[in-house]
Amino acid sequence: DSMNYQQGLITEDHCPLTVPVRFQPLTDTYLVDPRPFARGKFATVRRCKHKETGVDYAAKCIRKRRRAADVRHEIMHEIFILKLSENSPRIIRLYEVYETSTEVILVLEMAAGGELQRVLEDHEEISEKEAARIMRQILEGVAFLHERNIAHLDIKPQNLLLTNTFPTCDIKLCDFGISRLISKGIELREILGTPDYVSPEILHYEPISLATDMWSIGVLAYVLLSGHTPFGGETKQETFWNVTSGTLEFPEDLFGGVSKDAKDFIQSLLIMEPNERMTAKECLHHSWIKSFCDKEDPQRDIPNIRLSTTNEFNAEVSVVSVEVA
Ligand SMILES: Cc1cnc(Nc2ccc(CC#N)cc2)nc1Nc1cc(C2CC2)[nH]n1
Repeated sequence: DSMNYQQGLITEDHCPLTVPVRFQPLTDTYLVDPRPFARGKFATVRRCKHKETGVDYAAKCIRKRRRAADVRHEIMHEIFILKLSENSPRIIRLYEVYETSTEVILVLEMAAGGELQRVLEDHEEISEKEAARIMRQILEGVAFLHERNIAHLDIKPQNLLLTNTFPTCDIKLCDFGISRLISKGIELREILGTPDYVSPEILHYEPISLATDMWSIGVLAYVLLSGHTPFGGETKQETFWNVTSGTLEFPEDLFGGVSKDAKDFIQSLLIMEPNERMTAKECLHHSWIKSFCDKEDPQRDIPNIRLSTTNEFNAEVSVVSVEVA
């Protein structure tokens, strides 16, 4: 197990298994939709409804064997990360775990609004206020993980789920399949992640750190505000070339109407040297995040309510009793 720990995987030794694994069929407790609504390389995700409560969940069915290798310890790692993150409202909740001879099934919180990726495809770009609100929620989730030395390593719009229809929704981070525990001095070097969002140190085969996530967040902010990826190329190889070239541009046709604050936020993250990038905590104090989000302060946001004197206020308020059927 120490080997796994070296690779940044959490094992039973480091996180007592407080998630009971059930061996009875999932269908005893849930009505499972036969058609998956999302597929990954090694997992399918099916909607399932609890027979007693009627609540919908997302059942992530992960195959235990990949190319004849037993990857159960990697699946247990994802379970431990989800368990460690159960107190963050910004991270998808894990409720139950089932196991069959071929699969481990994670019963996860259902985020009915689907992937942020869909919103970007449907809306092109979104307003700076919405982008900052989304970014703040993502940063709260990432700060929660980074406080625990957990790097997600696959932050991208496909792994950011909306709780209901955009824009009146909250956002949650999911998929800890390639996340790693970053422990001091352990140099993790693996090719991970998705081309457009992968950081230069990954491509230069240098140590992976929490700052690797901050690069992806910089790419995400660029995409939210322009509808385009900063390093996208015709081929995977070209994208990698652009990422390591260190050239970041804000084309006038894409960023003409974008605030200087927003561009500064992005430029403080898309820095080649990992240690020079803002941390998640620093991002939450950046003026671009603060400027939009302070205005959400209820006292300041509703100018048209006159602050009346008490008796005048009471005169205006009449209690309406509602018969609840
Ligand atoms: C409506 C919906 C539509 N599309 C996806 N896609 C998707 C994206 C990434 C991953 C990768 C993972 N994990 C799985 C599915 N998830 C949805 N709701 C979920 C999905 C979930 C849990 C995460 C599965 N809860 N609610």
